[in-house]
Amino acid sequence: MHSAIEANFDGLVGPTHNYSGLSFGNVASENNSANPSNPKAAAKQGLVKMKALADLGFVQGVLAPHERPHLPTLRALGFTGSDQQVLAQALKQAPKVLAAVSSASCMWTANAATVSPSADTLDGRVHFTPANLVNKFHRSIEHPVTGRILQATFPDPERFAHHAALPSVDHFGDEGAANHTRFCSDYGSQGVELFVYGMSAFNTSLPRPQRYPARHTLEASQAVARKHDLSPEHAVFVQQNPEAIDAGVFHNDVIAVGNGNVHFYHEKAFLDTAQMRADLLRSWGERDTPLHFVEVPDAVVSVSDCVQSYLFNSQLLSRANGDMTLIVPGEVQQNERVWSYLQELLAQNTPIQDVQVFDLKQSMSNGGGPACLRLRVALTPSELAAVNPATLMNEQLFDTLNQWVEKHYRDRLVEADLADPNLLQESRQALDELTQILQLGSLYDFQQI
Ligand SMILES: NCCC[C@H](NC(=O)CCC(=O)O)C(=O)O
Repeated sequence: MHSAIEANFDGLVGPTHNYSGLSFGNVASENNSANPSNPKAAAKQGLVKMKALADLGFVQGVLAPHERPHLPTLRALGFTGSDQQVLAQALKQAPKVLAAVSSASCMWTANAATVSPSADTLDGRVHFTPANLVNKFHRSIEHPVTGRILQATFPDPERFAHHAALPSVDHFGDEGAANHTRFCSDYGSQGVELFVYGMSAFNTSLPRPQRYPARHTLEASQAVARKHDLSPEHAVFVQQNPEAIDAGVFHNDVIAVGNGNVHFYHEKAFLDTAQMRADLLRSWGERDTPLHFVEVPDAVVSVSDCVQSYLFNSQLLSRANGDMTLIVPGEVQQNERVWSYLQELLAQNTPIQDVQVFDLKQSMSNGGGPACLRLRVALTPSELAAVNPATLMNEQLFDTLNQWVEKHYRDRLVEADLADPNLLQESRQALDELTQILQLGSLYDFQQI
């Protein structure tokens, strides 16, 4: 009976991947601002991870990138004339706005949406709410197209419920699954959904970060839990430690990861760790399997080591034998303290028994590790059968997408290139072809005309 699985849907890196320093509070984004990027390498690094997980026997899907630069947004901001004129004016008058509408940030699909599996929802459907990502302009323009891509990937309304994003205002700032984790005994049974928020919008007596923004509010998480019709006893709301946000932990998935019956997190991740444990244990209730807390002490791995290495921005995957594998970025191996901690962890008696390292440097340089690049969707066999099959990774799709990247992507981009009308053309042509490869229909604005 326990044959539900957890699929990972990774964002395919788009042709305009670049470093524009757009994310105040995200240390990597700020540090790499104006460095040249390599979109071709970025896309290939992502594909290698997807293929490796598919080869390990996990269900792996692909979510298409968005149309960038996004000309409709530039026109909404008052730039007029031909596409070429719009780009030239934007570069001259508002280069940061041009950079923002050119970002390939939709690759970080942990921020695409919050997903509640059918075992948790009242109507027995899988629920999706695209995140409004309102705290960063370049990300706030993602949700309409994200919603269309999710609908094209999970099309059956009998099984999948698609909600609109929350109101696009700071009070309901929503960063999606990067601040959401689900615990369960097996993927097909009632889970415990943990929502982690950076601050309360309306209760100003709760602490807030002082230096960097809290992107995600309690009120947003509560709204998503209501929309997904989760039972209140299985939804837990926990505040992130404001000091962690101020140290560069802009999403909770930079300092904690959960899967199955394991919560792997840093001592300083939450405002009140004891409360987090108590609330999760109460919600978990009496089950055959215990809930494991694997807490990493600050004295062993500091918050700044977490931010630098992205130890916790890993994928924690359940293997068939019940053990778990941790998928980490190369930066974890390069940090001596973090790497030696991991060796100790593997020797301990926890479900985490294996580590695999991936080179994701192109994405990491913008603050996106393995976990940022994937949206988890737990699916029953009949739900999996209803997923658009053209989006699922296999040998053939891997070859097709590598050839597609090879054909359309540049291997170097700097800010001035974003106004190049050829880049716009190349990107549109690439995406037009991609909608056919992934059988998504006409979902981009440029395809509507
Ligand atoms: N979950 C990881 C998200 C990383 C993303 N970085 C960016 O958008 C950086 C883009 C730039 O600076 O060019 C963010 O901060 O939301």
